[in-house]
Amino acid sequence: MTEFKHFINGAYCGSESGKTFENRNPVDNSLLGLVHEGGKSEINAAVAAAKAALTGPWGKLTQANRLALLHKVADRINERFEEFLVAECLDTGKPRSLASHIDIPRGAANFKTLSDTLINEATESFNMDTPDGTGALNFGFRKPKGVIAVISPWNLPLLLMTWKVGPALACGNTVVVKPSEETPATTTLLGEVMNECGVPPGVFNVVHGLGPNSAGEYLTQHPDVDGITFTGETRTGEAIMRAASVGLRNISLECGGKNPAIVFADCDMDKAIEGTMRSAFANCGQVCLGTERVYVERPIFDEFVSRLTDAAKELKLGVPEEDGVNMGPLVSLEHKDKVLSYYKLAVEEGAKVHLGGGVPKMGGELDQGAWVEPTIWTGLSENSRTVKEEIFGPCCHIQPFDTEQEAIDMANATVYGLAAAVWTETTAKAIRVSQELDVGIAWVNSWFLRDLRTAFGGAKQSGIGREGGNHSLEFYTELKNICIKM
Ligand SMILES: NC(=O)c1ccc[n+]([C@@H]2O[C@H](COP(=O)([O-])OP(=O)(O)OC[C@H]3O[C@@H](n4cnc5c(N)ncnc54)[C@H](O)[C@@H]3O)[C@@H](O)[C@H]2O)c1
Ligand SMILES: O=C/C=C/C=C(\O)C(=O)O
Repeated sequence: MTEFKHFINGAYCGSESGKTFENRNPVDNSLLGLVHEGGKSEINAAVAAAKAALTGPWGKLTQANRLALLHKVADRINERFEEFLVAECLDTGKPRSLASHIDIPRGAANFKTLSDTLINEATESFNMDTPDGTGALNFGFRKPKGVIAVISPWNLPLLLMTWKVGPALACGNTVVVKPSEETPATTTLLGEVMNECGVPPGVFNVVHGLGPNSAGEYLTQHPDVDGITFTGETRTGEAIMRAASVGLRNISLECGGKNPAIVFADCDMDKAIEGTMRSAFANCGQVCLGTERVYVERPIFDEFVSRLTDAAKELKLGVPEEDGVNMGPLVSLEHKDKVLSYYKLAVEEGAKVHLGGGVPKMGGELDQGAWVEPTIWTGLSENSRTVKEEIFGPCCHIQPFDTEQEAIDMANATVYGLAAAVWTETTAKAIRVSQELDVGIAWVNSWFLRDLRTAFGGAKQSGIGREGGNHSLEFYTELKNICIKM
């Protein structure tokens, strides 16, 4: 039986308590292995190792050598690409075609992305007058923040974990990662890569476990954790914010969304359909940036609904390794129940179902898996729960609009504010509308097009803070001012 162990101070270990939980393959609910559940003693050991490593060989590395080491980690992930790919697909059920283009390459790239920024970033400097006329010089100096807790979700496990670990380490911090209980595999494998590359023990630590009353909560409450970076649900973000308030630790929160797409009549319809197909259905709809609300200008509403429905009918559901498959199962049976409860609710709330709404017949063992149908609705009120709440499944509701302002108002009428997509061939309108939307990221005529130097994060209840490029530097370093009297 495969065991997923903690990685603490450069070595794999089980839990003192002997407690484990199951890791299952969502394709057919078969058992993949047992995950060790970390408790206080594992969290204490990991945080102590991370703290000690700050002043060990890691802390003494020059910036150039540190960045070179992280480039080596990226290269090693690419050398072991197939192992990471298989592990990610087993944990999540996502198609190989998707994970091989997004999850694993980005997992590697995240260890390189901050290098150029760090080398080229200037710190501020101010000359000042003093009463005695000699003057003084102020200059900024950045130090690593210290021990960073990284709490990551299950939808893009390697990508979202390394998106934080790469920049945290690039800035000279050490990390303790608590990956999602649903997807322990690739984070565990990364420990081997760290050792192979000669990253000193204690720099990268992993403790598995659950959230409340388990490793997640113990990690965020640990007083020697200097900063917490989190991706996951908004309610979990609130719990983490409460934990971080004790001792005033810094937080970076990337949380949920109910992202709109606005499709204007002057869009390039082929592009809008292709983009919305990806934004609504990629990764079985389990992308925080994904579109669950589509607003379409009335003259093209019927055509858009019918073309999106036809395109979604062509989605090929299947196991990760099957050729041509572009949709897998949801991550777990528990999540399947949640998504299906919204499929039922949508009908109760009066939706017209254009496609899906249920469970597909996959056949054989696969019928034990977490499969749901891609689903398209129209006809719901903007106040319905289906339109208001994050579902995180392969589904969207399409609503017509008549004026630009009406579309903006409906798009903004949500507690969330992560991302939006605007589809129009009129540049001025694209700029105007993107500026009006209360979101952290607005894409025009595209979706999930990522330049890793740009700000990434959410407005309103979708998060606090920004990461990416200089913004990661802000979060993962402590900027101090040094004032020198002449
Ligand atoms: N904004 C973004 O960048 C982004 C990206 C991906 C996913 N998400 C969001 O993540 C959610 C899906 O992921 P999920 O279900 O894994 O999220 P989740 O909040 O349930 O879990 C995320 C992580 O937090 C841990 N956790 C749970 N309770 C905790 C607690 N009290 N203290 C400490 N840790 C705790 C979990 O064990 C897991 O590792 C969706 O809401 C999605 O929108 C956001
Ligand atoms: O599911 C959410 C996707 C988030 C993507 C990123 O954090 C990224 O591209 O860096």
